[in-house]
Amino acid sequence: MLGVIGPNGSGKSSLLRCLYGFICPNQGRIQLFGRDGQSYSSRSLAKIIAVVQQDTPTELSITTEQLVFMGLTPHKTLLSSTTAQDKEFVASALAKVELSHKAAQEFTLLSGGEKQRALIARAIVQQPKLLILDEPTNHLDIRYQIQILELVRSLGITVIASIHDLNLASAMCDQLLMLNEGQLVAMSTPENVLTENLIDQVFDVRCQVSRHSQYGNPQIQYFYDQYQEQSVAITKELQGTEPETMQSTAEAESL
Ligand SMILES: Nc1ncnc2c1ncn2[C@@H]1O[C@H](COP(=O)(O)OP(=O)(O)OP(=O)(O)O)[C@@H](O)[C@H]1O
Repeated sequence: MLGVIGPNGSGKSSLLRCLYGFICPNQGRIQLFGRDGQSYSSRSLAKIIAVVQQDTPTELSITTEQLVFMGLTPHKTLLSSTTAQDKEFVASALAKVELSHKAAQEFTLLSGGEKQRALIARAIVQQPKLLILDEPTNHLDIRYQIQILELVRSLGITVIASIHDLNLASAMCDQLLMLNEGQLVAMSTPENVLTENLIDQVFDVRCQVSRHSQYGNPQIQYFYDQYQEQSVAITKELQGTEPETMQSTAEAESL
């Protein structure tokens, strides 16, 4: 499981879109399972890659179960009928994401987190060799963030996911790829990538990295007062006062 991390606009989604063939890179090339990515037809690509995107299409007027059935499409021909095994497979995927009770409900009426889980069930049904997830934990409460990432880890396939929560990325990923302004900054284990220096340099946030008490992976504690001086300076400027005259946090708070 590879986590793609980096600040807003650093190129995480663009990189993932190149991987699943939605856009073509201006430079370099994408190699998938030993073959040039562009040599795959859309159908053969759909058999090996499943994608859960950041923005869910909401115009579909289908039930949750029908949406999950769509995961079988790349494996079917026009004349194929739905088998009992297909139905079992879809039911099992819905159960894995705890949405069995919503099978008959219209997909558009699901909550944001439920939609995300339904899309992950569809990806499971697709039986890909590579699962690409663009911010899969968006909309999910903390329980489902952990559950969904543990679920995709347990599938035994390659997973590439962009993740904003660095502690979650640290806990769930074998490797992390850190981007900044479209450039690769580091690609290694969470221990090597999630250092105080790199987080400061790339995210411009001061933090302390320790070890998780249960698993020993890097655990990040952020320092929250780091932007206070900056906002005080801006406020002072707006008031026509020199920022250097600022004396204390108490003064800042009084503003
Ligand atoms: N098709 C496009 N044409 C031109 N610029 C684009 C295109 N798609 C994305 N960009 C730009 O490329 C940069 C990287 O965007 P991208 O969506 O990959 O970032 P990201 O790391 O996924 O950001 P976020 O964390 O905010 O989702 C952004 O500045 C964006 O405006």
